[in-house]
Amino acid sequence: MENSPEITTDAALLRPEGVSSLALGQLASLTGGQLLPGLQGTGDAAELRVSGVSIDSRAIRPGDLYAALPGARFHGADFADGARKAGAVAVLTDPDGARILGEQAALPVIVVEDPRAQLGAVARTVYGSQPQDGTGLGLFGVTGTNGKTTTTYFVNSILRALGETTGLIGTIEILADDQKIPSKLTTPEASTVHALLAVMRESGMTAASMEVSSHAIEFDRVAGVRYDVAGFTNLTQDHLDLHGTMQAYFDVKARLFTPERTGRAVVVVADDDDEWGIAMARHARAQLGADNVDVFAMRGGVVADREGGPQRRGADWTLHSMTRRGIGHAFELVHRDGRSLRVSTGLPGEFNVANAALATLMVLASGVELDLLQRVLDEHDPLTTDVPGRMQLIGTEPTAVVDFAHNPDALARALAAVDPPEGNGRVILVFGATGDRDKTKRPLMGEIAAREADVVIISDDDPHGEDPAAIRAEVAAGAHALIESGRARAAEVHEISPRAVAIRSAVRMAGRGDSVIVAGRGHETVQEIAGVDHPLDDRAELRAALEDMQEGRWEHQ
Ligand SMILES: CC(=O)N[C@H]1[C@@H](OP(=O)(O)OP(=O)(O)OC[C@H]2O[C@@H](n3ccc(=O)[nH]c3=O)[C@H](O)[C@@H]2O)O[C@H](CO)[C@@H](O)[C@@H]1O[C@H](C)C(=O)N[C@@H](C)C(=O)N[C@H](CCC(=O)O)C(=O)O
Ligand SMILES: Nc1ncnc2c1ncn2[C@@H]1O[C@H](COP(=O)(O)OP(=O)(O)OP(=O)(O)O)[C@@H](O)[C@H]1O
Repeated sequence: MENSPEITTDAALLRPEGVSSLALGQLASLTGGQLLPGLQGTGDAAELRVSGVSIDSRAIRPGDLYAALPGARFHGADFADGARKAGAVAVLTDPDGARILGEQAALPVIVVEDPRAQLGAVARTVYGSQPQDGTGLGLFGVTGTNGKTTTTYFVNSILRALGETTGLIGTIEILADDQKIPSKLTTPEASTVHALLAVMRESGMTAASMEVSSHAIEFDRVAGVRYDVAGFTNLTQDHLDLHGTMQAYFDVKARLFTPERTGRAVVVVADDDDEWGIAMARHARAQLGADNVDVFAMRGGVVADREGGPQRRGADWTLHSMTRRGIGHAFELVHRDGRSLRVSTGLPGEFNVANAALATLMVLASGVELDLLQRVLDEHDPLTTDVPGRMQLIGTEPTAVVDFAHNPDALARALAAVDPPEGNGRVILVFGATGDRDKTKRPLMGEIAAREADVVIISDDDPHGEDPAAIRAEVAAGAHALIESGRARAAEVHEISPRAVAIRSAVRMAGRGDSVIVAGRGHETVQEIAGVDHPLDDRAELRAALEDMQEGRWEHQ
């Protein structure tokens, strides 16, 4: 997949060929909005038709409706003139936007209280993205703090092995069969999501898997989308800058597991203490009916509704006979009723066992026969697919891995996954924290680094608008505090910037039996510092440093 052709266009510019153009009068009824004709005559305005929709004036195609949304920095209404020049037929906006546009607006305006919430229904109707006649794509959605990208790649890989032609929408890229479309967000805006689903269907795709971020649910990016199967990976600390509390973060994710959004669900529960996993399992069973939910417990399997009631039952699937297979694992999934599946994944870390189990059970939940699924798992090994920048093995002596862990839980698990067996080597970590994002996780990540690694090298992630040295200091404070408490594994904490130098230093420090892990940036190829993108690919830097070491350009320890 790495070498597939890339469609250079932005996903927001894609439009399906077959659209159901809608008259503004119909749109006003669909959205419950008020149609203001602006400079257009009243009668004429209601008859005008739109054949597309965009929330970005820079992505308008002739015939589009421009949804002018309030943003953190601007109001989209400020860009209505640009949208008109690009060919927009009308504007959908809120009362503030209508005030900005004024009574003499050059384009007709439909005013609704919350245009973002209407966007999904409008795009779904115009693009016919999910027709009711059974010709739509089989659609899989994955949410959770960590593991969304990996799980969607796994689902995609199993579906392909089953002979489906697939699409994928996520953080790394959007894939339409073998074609790549650059991805800016984990989950694109609703107008783009619906256009993509329609384009994929027109291009002959039969199934698609997509990541559903909490931002996407909060900002209605998946409004109007209904999944066949939705999957939940886990919930741990992240994005508290947006959600405020873990409960609020949970509540947003839980909105995916309702009849409006999905037909079936698969929920991972780590163990009997996994408060959020258990809560999601109970929520999904209550919302969708227990028979439409598969709860998979990695360990334990209680999960029963502690207050009793109709949803009272344990985990549906549990994990058995897990063994190491290369750097990955082989294991068995066993259902309460005795059915079982043998699964293996080549990706390291027990968390990838959870991701692989989730993907397998999501495909099973979509209606694939168990025997067929087992045959495909045995013959094609689909869960050994590469996932760019996710536990990606770059070298073996020392073990050298690039990973995307950028929150406390992921970092702890990634470090455990690269710990050399039987204490025969050290773990050397390079990482940093992102600027302008959840600051509370910085000292926590420093603490985890000092607890789980032998050598901690704190460097820079994307500082965005913040002072990189100040971010490093906040991370380092967590590491030093743990060392002072006497509970740390790390003996050394270094602050090294720029990141490429930090990576070289890590390789220079490593012996053959050690593990070097560069965490936090995964597949990313640019580092944003004060608004300027600088080329930086952890995988290329790590590979180059290892080559220099192997070719004897450095003295190896
Ligand atoms: C915090 C957040 O989600 N911000 C999103 C928000 O930006 P904003 O409120 O700042 O928008 P704005 O710049 O004020 O502009 C207002 C409106 O004017 C429009 N505009 C603006 C300029 C212009 O020339 N023409 C134009 O039409 C914009 O499209 C927008 O609709 O609306 C924009 C347009 O939809 C999004 O691109 C932007 O996502 C930014 C890029 C972002 O970084 N989002 C991240 C936090 C995000 O959503 N991440 C999650 C994944 C998280 C994870 O799991 O790790 C994701 O799903 O990707
Ligand atoms: N099930 C999991 N539990 C905990 N950590 C995980 C899990 N799966 C992956 N990780 C860790 O989280 C990192 C990100 O994984 P992945 O990209 O699959 O998740 P994501 O949910 O898509 O993340 P993001 O939304 O930030 O892109 C991985 O590089 C790995 O360190």
